[in-house]
Amino acid sequence: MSTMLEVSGVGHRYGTGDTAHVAVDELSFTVEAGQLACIVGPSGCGKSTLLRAIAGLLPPTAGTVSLHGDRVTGVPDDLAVVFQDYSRSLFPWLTVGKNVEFPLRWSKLDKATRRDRAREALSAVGLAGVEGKFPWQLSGGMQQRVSIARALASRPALLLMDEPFASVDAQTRFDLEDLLRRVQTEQGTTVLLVTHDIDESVYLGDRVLVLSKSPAHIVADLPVDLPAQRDQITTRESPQFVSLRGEVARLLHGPAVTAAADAAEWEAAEKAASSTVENAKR
Ligand SMILES: Nc1ncnc2c1ncn2[C@@H]1O[C@H](COP(=O)(O)OP(=O)(O)OP(=O)(O)O)[C@@H](O)[C@H]1O
Repeated sequence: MSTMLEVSGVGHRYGTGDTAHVAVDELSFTVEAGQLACIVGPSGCGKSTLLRAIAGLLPPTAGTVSLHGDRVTGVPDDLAVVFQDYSRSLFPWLTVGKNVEFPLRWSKLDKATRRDRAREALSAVGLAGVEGKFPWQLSGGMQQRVSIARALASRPALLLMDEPFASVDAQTRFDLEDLLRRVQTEQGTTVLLVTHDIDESVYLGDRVLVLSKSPAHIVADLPVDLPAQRDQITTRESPQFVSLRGEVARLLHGPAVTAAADAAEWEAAEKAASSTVENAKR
């Protein structure tokens, strides 16, 4: 495997002087080509800041980012980003087909190839035949699929996803998680996905990077030793999944958690897990 992404000593401080706020501590990690790595961390710890620095949207105040060995100094051509808010990332005045083709306008591909690429990408996310519709004629889950198709159409070296399934209902979220794992495996795409959802990070990831509270630093880098073929019911019920989820939860909540708080938290986590499995069964 070759290294696709190298994050080296990246830190970010907003502002200067007394009012400066350190959002991200100096952190380093790599993502190998074809890997799906998840970043999980508490709210406000600096996940989006880190993703923006990796995407070249924000110059970090410390460290460097390299994509396939090239230093990132602006948004790389072969990088795609999927954000949480699909309703603001699709153009309502363009058809679904034109939305997906949009980023390809800057490629050297001719018109017919661009149209074929868009059709292929839509078919990969289960939306064959909706090219002529407008985004507002589709459900929220379908719109997020269009955003994923648009990101995949350019065959990015790296796909960054910032809480991509946080704005859809539970059942759609499971469908989109499965869709992402299937398409990522089929196309060998390298993915770095940020979430605050512990279960999602374990279910989706080949690996989970756990971040601390703000300013973010890496608390743990855990390999996910679950079978590649995952299932919303049996995987989430498996002992490996439950054990990994517990490990990530303990890392996120830190050693200061008291035994009583731990017990209460476990009870809540168990309730959440069983409702998750119930949702998946529906
Ligand atoms: N443009 C900005 N100027 C000043 N501070 C900012 C700016 N953007 C973010 N911050 C601060 O930096 C910290 C990290 O923010 P960031 O959005 O990266 O966290 P996050 O982990 O993605 O949060 P969430 O999980 O709630 O989306 C927060 O304290 C936030 O208030």
